[in-house]
Amino acid sequence: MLVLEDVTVRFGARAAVDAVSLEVADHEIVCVLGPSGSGKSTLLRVVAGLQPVDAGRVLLDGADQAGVPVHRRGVGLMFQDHQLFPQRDVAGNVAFGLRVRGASRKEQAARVAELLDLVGLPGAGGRAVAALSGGEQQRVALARALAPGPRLLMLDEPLGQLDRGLRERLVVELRQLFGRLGTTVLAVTHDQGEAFALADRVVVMRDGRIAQSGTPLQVWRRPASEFVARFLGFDNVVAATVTGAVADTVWGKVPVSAGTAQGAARLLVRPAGVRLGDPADGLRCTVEGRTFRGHHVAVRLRPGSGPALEAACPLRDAPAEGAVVGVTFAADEVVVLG
Ligand SMILES: Nc1ncnc2c1ncn2[C@@H]1O[C@H](COP(=O)(O)OP(=O)(O)OP(=O)(O)O)[C@@H](O)[C@H]1O
Repeated sequence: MLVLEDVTVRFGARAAVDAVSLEVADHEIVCVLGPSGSGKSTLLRVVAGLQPVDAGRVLLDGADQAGVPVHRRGVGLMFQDHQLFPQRDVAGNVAFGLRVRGASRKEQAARVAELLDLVGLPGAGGRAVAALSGGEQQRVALARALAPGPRLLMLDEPLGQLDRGLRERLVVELRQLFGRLGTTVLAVTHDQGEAFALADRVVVMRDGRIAQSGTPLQVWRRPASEFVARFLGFDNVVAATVTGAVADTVWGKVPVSAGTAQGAARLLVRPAGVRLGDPADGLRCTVEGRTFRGHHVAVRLRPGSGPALEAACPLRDAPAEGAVVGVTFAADEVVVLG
């Protein structure tokens, strides 16, 4: 469906997008994730035709899009500040793309009703957009983007301005809706929770390049680099020397899975693999703090030497602040980073 071949966009001397190659298959939901300034929005603007490229090609269904203007690309856009037309009612907003394409009034009305049903706002066509809640406005913006039946829907921080609870609900609804409609989606977000909940595949960007691409599970289980690991919020990273199935670190010996590359490496221990026990066993640590995270407690540990560690503990087992514990590591939660 969408193919980017070695796309580069420069602003002055700096490449905002640096030789990026990416494919999005029909019906696939791809989320581009990365810190501020990593080039996500620029990438989206390139696909939309809002940003010329300095090198490389963009193909949609095999056709090179060089010189094809935005309105002829057949892509739907929903941007962060969703810019609804305040002077039009909900129906007027949703019908916008249909009107531009010259659909009859009857066609427009039928399609608007269908779309409002789809996004969970049945019968809202006559309402003023200013009178809608943030979540409702977001749904109207989505209905507007979907109305002309775009072959590719592009979302830029689609839920960026909503509060967390609403975002978590909407993201599940969006995924179900796209699945039902078979919509192909390229979305951009800096919120990893949103990306992981929405996407079939996540693409992590860093400084205009792709740092990792894979299913949410692959990226979560096996971050490709220290950058990706830290971006995902994993901070238990340490230098190591691997010999056989053991890594020597400043935290002591950490088991690694058989077949791990030997020699110097950076090691990630996911918090679930940091086991707390009797202070006599393993690495002696003091509990520095605890943060409740719903179904578990993130326990911050200070070892005698080396960086702090985080452990994920069930609520009832979490040790008190100031307690001294012995830490051991579970090999299946240890990742050798590239
Ligand atoms: N029109 C422009 N002129 C000059 N520099 C630009 C322009 N647009 C983007 N940039 C620069 O290109 C880089 C990538 O920007 P981009 O907006 O694509 O990043 P982003 O990952 O979407 O960031 P954010 O999450 O903050 O929106 C940044 O360094 C930005 O300052």
